[in-house]
Amino acid sequence: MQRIGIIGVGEIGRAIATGLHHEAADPPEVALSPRGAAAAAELADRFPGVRVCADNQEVVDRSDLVIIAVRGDQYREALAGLAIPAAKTVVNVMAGVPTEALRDLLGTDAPLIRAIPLPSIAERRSVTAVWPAHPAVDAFFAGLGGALPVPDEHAYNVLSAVTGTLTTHLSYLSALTDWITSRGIDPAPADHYIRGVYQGLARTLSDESHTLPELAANHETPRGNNERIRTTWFTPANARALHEALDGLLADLR
Ligand SMILES: NC(=O)C1=CN([C@@H]2O[C@H](COP(=O)(O)OP(=O)(O)OC[C@H]3O[C@@H](n4cnc5c(N)ncnc54)[C@H](OP(=O)(O)O)[C@@H]3O)[C@@H](O)[C@H]2O)C=CC1
Repeated sequence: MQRIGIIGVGEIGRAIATGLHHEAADPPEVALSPRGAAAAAELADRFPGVRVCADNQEVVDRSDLVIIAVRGDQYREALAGLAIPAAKTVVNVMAGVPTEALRDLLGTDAPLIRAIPLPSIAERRSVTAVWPAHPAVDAFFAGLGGALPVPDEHAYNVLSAVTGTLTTHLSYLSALTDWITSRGIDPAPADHYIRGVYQGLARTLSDESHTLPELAANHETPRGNNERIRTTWFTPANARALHEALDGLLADLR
């Protein structure tokens, strides 16, 4: 699809617009909603083919694929009264806004597809869960790092829940840095060291010929330091607590 509309130019809307232009030989036309004016204007300045529209209806009118990326507490106001013809395709990236609620509000026959793009989409590195599968939407996200269509809403919510662990992961790294500084090392080298160690580790994840347990085993010397911390801190009880927190989140997702 060569005409993309984005309603809601905040963190994720901006990341999608940026990703569409990341090392792109032939980027699509992008129509942006006017709210979040500074971010929209900056994108329009940076990238040819990006235009800031007068209102959200103009975004719809100028697009084939319309991405809704406002927050869950903003979508009713943002979308009320919009006319979306059946020939358009709507991508709902809003966490916690189910298809039924969106269909009721929009009263459209257009396909409504849910998706979970991640901020790394700005560099075309987001593997984006999509439900239901849709050829054009799958192809759209495939070009931005990867599409993972899932068979049903339950599977979609399971993946949505697990994306709720990203800031926990970063906070874990921050806690490691805090520990280093608590032992008398300056914050700057502590921060630099932790980033370096875990950036290197993250690169090993691209090797999909090994399972995650195999990658862990490859990094671990029997009776060595990694084994010691894994078995004394990341205990079965700790893993269980993580799973329980995810179960609780999943039960609340719609
Ligand atoms: N951030 C992330 O990593 C991810 C977010 N999401 C989902 O994406 C959605 C947006 O999240 P995020 O980008 O973080 O939130 P932000 O608050 O950064 O962005 C929301 C944007 O929507 C704009 N907006 C508000 N009302 C309207 C309106 N009536 N018309 C047009 N635009 C409007 C806001 O403008 P203003 O600033 O003027 O209020 C703001 O720019 C959420 O539903 C979230 O669940 C999904 C995947 C990942």
